[in-house]
Amino acid sequence: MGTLQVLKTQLLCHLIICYVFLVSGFIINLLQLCTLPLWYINKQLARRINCRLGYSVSSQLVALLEWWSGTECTLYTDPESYPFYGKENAIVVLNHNFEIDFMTGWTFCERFGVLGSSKVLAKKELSFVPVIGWMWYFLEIVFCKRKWEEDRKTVVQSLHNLRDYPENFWFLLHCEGTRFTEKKHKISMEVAEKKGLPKLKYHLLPRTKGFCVTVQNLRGTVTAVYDSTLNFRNNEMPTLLGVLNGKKYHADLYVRRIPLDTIPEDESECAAWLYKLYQDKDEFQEHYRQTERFPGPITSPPRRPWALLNWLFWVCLLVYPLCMLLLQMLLSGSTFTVVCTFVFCLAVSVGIRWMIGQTEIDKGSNYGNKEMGAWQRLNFDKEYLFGFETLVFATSGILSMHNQLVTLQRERKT
Ligand SMILES: CCCCC/C=C\C/C=C\CCCCCCCC(=O)SCCNC(=O)CCNC(=O)[C@H](O)C(C)(C)COP(=O)(O)OP(=O)(O)OC[C@H]1O[C@@H](n2cnc3c(N)ncnc32)[C@H](O)[C@@H]1OP(=O)(O)O
Ligand SMILES: CCCCCCCCCCCCCCCCCC(=O)OC[C@@H](O)COP(=O)(O)O
Repeated sequence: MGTLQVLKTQLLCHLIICYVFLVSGFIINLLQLCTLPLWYINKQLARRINCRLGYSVSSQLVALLEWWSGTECTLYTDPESYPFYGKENAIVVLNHNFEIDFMTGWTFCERFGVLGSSKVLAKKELSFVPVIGWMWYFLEIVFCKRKWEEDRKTVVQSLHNLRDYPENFWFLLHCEGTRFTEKKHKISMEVAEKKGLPKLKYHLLPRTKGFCVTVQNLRGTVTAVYDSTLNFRNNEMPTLLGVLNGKKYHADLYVRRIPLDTIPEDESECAAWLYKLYQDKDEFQEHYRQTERFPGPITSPPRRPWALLNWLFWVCLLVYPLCMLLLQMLLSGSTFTVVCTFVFCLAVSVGIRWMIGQTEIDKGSNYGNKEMGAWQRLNFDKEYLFGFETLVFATSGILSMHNQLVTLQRERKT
């Protein structure tokens, strides 16, 4: 292992990287907050400024992947589709198997110049993640609770807002709705069987509502669907901690450009179209498993220097004041100050570890672990309600028995 590679595994380096990410992120969140009054004066300008500010945060994770870990990203696509990438609005349908698939997706966005404006249908929980989740409010990311009865209205409204977006954007949809685990796969294949659909080997059964509503509401705004299938070489399951430790991975992405006007308008036909798309995606994964490559020629875009330059800018701006502050505290000789500094650093490290945990599959949600349609969900809520009622009932029973005993004892004494 070379010196540089050893350096990349050092905790101190990780702390510095995380410090730069957090502090720059909070500064950008603050600047985004300052653009609020501008929304009322010049909305399109406010949106453009927020795209640049968002870029400054997400490109740090791209720089970490491209320049720190040196991960290579290869694109398999038809050369005739290539000139459209980054020049039009598109819906990206991507498999959801990897902890760093969001970073790989962002890397391709960066290479085609749409990183700042990239959008996603994301679970609501992510909106609470400091820096990234807060930044997403200003980037008009569409959030869902994954409870369609509650989501329908907000999702449609958020999609409507994107109709006059001033920059080209890619709207990412992980139609599987959650990350792949063996258990979720087994359950979703039971659902597939009940629906009379063929089984998938590498994907969960897609949820069709989000896709259909996106196609419906972005027709006329978006010109194509990019069917994207991602895999990593050597059966690797990359992690954010691996990337932080400087581990190099090799991502392969297969993209097919499908003009939006070839997708059926009718909801049930659109759902059937999506099921068929996932059967095709499954075949591409099988091809990859057998041959270690996707079909079609490689036309990879080169990495650009901007993400690295942005990162170096923040490092130069923030590391020097940190060193001065730490030096002053250590020289102050006050045990209290040193202990406070230590506790503060520890708290920040725990916070960062929690954020990294958001990307980890084994800390993922239970969504898809249970087969739930609207009716089952109602029963599921009822289960909770009954459970709560039972608890209240039992507690009040115990309390009243206790009261009776106390009164009985008092009566005996008197
Ligand atoms: C090319 C490079 C990439 C470019 C990248 C571009 C941009 C990058 C931008 C940002 C990067 C950051 C990335 C962050 C990623 C974060 C991603 C997420 O948060 S994923 C989770 C949230 N998103 C989704 O869930 C989207 C997909 N889901 C849907 O569309 C859903 O329909 C829904 C809208 C969320 C609503 O879900 P809900 O569960 O409430 O309802 P459904 O109607 O879908 O479900 C009931 C339906 O499903 C059947 N069912 C039941 N159990 C299962 C099961 N286990 N598996 C499959 N299906 C199941 C049930 O029978 C019902 O069927 P039916 O529809 O016939 O009634
Ligand atoms: C330079 C960078 C330094 C890095 C320091 C650490 C930064 C930490 C960054 C945290 C980023 C948080 C963004 C999380 C995006 C994760 C997207 C994701 O994959 O979400 C999962 C959901 O789709 C489905 O959830 P599940 O139902 O599977 O559960």
